[in-house]
Amino acid sequence: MKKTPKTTKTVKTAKENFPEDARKRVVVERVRPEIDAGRYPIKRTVGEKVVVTAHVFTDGHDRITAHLLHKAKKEDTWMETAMEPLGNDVWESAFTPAVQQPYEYTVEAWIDRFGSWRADLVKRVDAGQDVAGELLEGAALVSEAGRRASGADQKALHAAADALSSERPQKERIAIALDEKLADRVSRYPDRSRATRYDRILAVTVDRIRARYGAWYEMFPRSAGPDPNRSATFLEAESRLPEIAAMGFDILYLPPIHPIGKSFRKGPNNALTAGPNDPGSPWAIGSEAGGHKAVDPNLGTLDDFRHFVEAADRHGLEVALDIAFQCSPDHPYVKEHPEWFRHRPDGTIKYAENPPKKYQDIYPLNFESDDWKGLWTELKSVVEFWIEQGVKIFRVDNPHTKPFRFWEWLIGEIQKKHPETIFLAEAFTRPKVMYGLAKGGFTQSYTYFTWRNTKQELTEYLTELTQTEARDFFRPNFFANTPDILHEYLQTGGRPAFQVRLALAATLAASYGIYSGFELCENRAVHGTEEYLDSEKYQIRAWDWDRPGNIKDLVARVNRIRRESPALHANDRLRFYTTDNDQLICYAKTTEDLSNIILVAVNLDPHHLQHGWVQVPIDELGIAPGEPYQLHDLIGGDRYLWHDAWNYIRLDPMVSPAHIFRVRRKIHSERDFDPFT
Ligand SMILES: O=P(O)(O)O[C@H]1O[C@H](CO)[C@@H](O[C@H]2O[C@H](CO)[C@@H](O)[C@H](O)[C@H]2O)[C@H](O)[C@H]1O
Repeated sequence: MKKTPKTTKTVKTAKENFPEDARKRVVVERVRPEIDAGRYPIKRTVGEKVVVTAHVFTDGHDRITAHLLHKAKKEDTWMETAMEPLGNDVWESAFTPAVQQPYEYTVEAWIDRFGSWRADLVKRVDAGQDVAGELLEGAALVSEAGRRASGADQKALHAAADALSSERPQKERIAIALDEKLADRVSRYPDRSRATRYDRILAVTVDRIRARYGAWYEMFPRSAGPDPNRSATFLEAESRLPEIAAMGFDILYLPPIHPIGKSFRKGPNNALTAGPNDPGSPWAIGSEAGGHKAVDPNLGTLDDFRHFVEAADRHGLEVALDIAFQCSPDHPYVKEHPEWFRHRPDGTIKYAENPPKKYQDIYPLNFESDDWKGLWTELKSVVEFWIEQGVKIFRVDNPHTKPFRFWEWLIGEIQKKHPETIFLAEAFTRPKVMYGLAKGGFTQSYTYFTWRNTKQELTEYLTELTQTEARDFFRPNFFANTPDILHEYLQTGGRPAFQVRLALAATLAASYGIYSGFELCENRAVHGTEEYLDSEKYQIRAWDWDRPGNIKDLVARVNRIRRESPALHANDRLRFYTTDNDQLICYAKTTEDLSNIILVAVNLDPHHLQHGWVQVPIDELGIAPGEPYQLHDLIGGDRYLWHDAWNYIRLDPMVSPAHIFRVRRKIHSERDFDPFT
């Protein structure tokens, strides 16, 4: 007879270096979106979904339950949603921030012991095996869940556990074990004592909707009057508001409105000397009349500015101001805070530059000065000052020539108190630097759009912006022109070139803008440059806003299409379609539920008619092969009935170089096609 040992040997473990989470068998990794290992928040607007994926797996064949956890940062309790397996151990779920405040999310997963047991039971039952032992195991699991439950659930779980371990016929007990209601009840009381929580809590900046979508119009208020020999005032500029509003813009952006320095003032066309009546560049901020918190007396008073902001608001326009942290030599800071500037050995201050551009009329600030805290605090107070005047949107000049840390601090501090504030980064520089600014807090960013003109350039660039991780932190704002950039395409392409670039900017990006004069197709440049001839940057202009050849009606129409088309209010569902002609670009944007489908086709050649075939991936749009669908051109009004994937397009730039189609599905036969509805 075998001897049974009286005692079991205890293995000495005290000196072993065991991991703390040794019995957490589930691995949670690659939670996305995640920016730089969670160093920076992703960006969303109120009501915009955050779709989260994670790689979640365990050893063996046990089933897993994974939950997405999210909450407003200031709350203590996580909200949970079950993640769904997409296959290949990738899991997904989503949440939608409802309030404009910072949110957080992470993922937690654990072994689904009851689910694993149940799946195994099904296999054994299907194979006709005896499952008496399994039913006892199941009873134990259900009973454990009962101990974690309370109230009616507790009672029901204990009753089920008793039934599973009872003497009732196995068939009956199997039916109880596999009852969906039991599975559902048990799943509400899982054993999470060994759950694995992703090792990072990830952050979401939640902005107001205007941060995602809006049409910008830039204008120099001093050129809003009838006389090129004197500055227009804010009061006169108010007369422009109805027309700008009628064109359908949402945001009215003004270059700096502060007193302009006299020293080293620039003259027309960037001349290094100015005549006595030349107004100077608005970016040369500061004179004896004041600095960044003052209004240029030629434009009026602070009260006049506030009046302008209120008048704009009545027209549905939100005023955005320029923040340019630099000083004319006449700025009060230069005398009052010489320590905020970097002095050369001879005592002079070197002027600012953004190579290869030279800005001989301004001094840069020294963000590393010994009194950097004083300087940073003062600059923050500049933003706060204009917020007090009713401004909530700032276009920030040349942010890439100031430290990243400064912007992260400034934007963070301002948005803590004023979460509605929007900062647009005007940085035209290296991609990583532009992305770095966006990660650090800039709400939106200028882009390379003005220099992307061919089908390949546009497709590659937009794919990068909308299909890579950049889409989670970099919100592009497609300005079609700026006072610094009149691209050769616009200089030489005539009116169709303006129509093309308008259609592209306004439909490719949810936020886009034009600088005034675009609607007039103003295309005269300083020879061999992208600078406007007689630029408003250096002189006052008086414009004929009704001049022949203008495209104001088209601008208004396109902005109306944007407003009425939810598909154009976001960028992430942009898809390019194949065309057999490189001068024809075609793409679509859709809402998630496909209730709004906008298909855009543009002839990129402003000089010649182009035609060709476009392939519409009808399956992605929920259209069956052969099923007719209607294309309603929201620009020209025409309607077409297409039946299949490949379709013919013909665009004459002299008529209209672009179609912006609304696609209507579920037209069951040609008889249903009413070209007039
Ligand atoms: O450097 P960027 O290309 O980003 O241009 C922005 O900043 C410039 C400096 O503020 C600004 O330049 C204009 O103002 C300067 C200062 O008065 C002046 O010397 C430049 O000639 C004039 O173009 C530019 O307009 C702005 O968009």
